[in-house]
Amino acid sequence: MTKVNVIKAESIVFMWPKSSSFTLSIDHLTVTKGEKVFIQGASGCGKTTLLSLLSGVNRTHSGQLSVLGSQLSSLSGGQRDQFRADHIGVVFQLFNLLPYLTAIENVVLACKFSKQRAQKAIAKSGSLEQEAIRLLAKLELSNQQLLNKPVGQLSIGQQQRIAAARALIGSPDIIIADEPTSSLDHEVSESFLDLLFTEIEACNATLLFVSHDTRLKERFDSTWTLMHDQDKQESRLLLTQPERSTS
Ligand SMILES: Nc1ncnc2c1ncn2[C@@H]1O[C@H](COP(=O)(O)OP(=O)(O)OP(=O)(O)O)[C@@H](O)[C@H]1O
Repeated sequence: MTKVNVIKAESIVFMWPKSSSFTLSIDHLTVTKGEKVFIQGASGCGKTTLLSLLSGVNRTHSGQLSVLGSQLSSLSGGQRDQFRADHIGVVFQLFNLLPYLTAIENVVLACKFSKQRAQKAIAKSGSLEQEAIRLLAKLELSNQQLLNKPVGQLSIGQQQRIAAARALIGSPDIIIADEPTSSLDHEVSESFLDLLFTEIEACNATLLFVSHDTRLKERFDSTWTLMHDQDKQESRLLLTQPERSTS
């Protein structure tokens, strides 16, 4: 069966405005629907910068970058924001939850900026709140008392799962997770991945996952390594795909 490309990049280059000390340069990359990609590289080599391009937060200086068939560089800032709200769920390293809101309130917030995601969530469970409750339960957060607390009073592991539910609500096509496990130990990270993968596979979403914990990478379909060349002050991408068992 032919695989559908979700992301396709050719000869893209990015530099921060007013900074000549860092260039991100990618010759060619493709990501197919449902693929799970592990992204690694030393601190400062450009992992977050790359995610910011793929999610349309920043715009490439040259080259072609197509995400879900849209050329991101031809969209305005506002159009890219809407594109991201509709199609991309993000789990940040520090989760970026609103600490005074409850888990359910935080999760449904992701649909506030996207009618498309709100409609998909309602079609699934009848209401945004019910879909948030369903996803939180899937991520093993179903204790009523806990769900009624402001999230600022919850543990890091609990906040991380709420952030994942917020990224997943409304079944976005792509989930981007930027070091979501950096404050957890390896075992807890593994069980978080189990939960995340189950939900991602259920909606055939594509996952881009940045982590320094290289023990996790065997579970992914492909690995991207960003390498920084100090002399040229340039980061480039090395792509690998682990051999898959044919059984
Ligand atoms: N807003 C910005 N303006 C200018 N330069 C920036 C900005 N954000 C990041 N940089 C620079 O871009 C380079 C890549 O940073 P980036 O955060 O993408 O790296 P990273 O691989 O994600 O690092 P880490 O693993 O430490 O999170 C660094 O040299 C950084 O200083």
